Amino acid sequence: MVIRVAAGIIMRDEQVFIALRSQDKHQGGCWEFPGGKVELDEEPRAALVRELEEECGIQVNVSSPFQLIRHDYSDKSVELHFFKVTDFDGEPHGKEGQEVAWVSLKDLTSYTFPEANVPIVKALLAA
Ligand SMILES: Nc1nc2c([nH]c(=O)n2[C@@H]2O[C@H](COP(=O)(O)OP(=O)(O)OP(=O)(O)O)[C@@H](O)[C@H]2O)c(=O)[nH]1
Ligand SMILES: [Mg+2]
Repeated sequence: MVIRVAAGIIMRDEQVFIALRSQDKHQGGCWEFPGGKVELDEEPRAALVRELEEECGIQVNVSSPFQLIRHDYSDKSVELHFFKVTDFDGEPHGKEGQEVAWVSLKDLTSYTFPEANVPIVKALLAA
């Protein structure tokens, strides 16, 4: 079974907002672009809007599809719908207590992301 996920690359002034996945989660200890599982009968973009409100406390105004990545981890397969989020209301924060950071694009490589994110980080650096 493939798990569909929507994740947001929240951008402001050449910086991107990332969050630390807690140790008890899949890929725990890795940094992530906030987001989560797409529910049955839910559009990925709707899941993005819902998850970013739940996890970061923001209201997404403008998002655009960035990349779709299929990745098989040893324990699960994911289909990640990445969106760039370029306009939002509210100040992103770790609403669920997670550690967060605003990072310059050029510094993204200093952070460990899940394996599936490698092409995303590359693409952001190349942009
Ligand atoms: N949010 C997010 N998940 C990612 C990224 N990269 C990546 O491989 N994943 C994987 O995609 C899945 C996302 O699920 P999640 O744990 O965020 O889901 P969720 O917010 O619904 O939370 P839940 O764990 O409480 O059900 C996880 O297996 C996670 O390891 C990423 O950049 N952001
Ligand atoms: Mg999540």
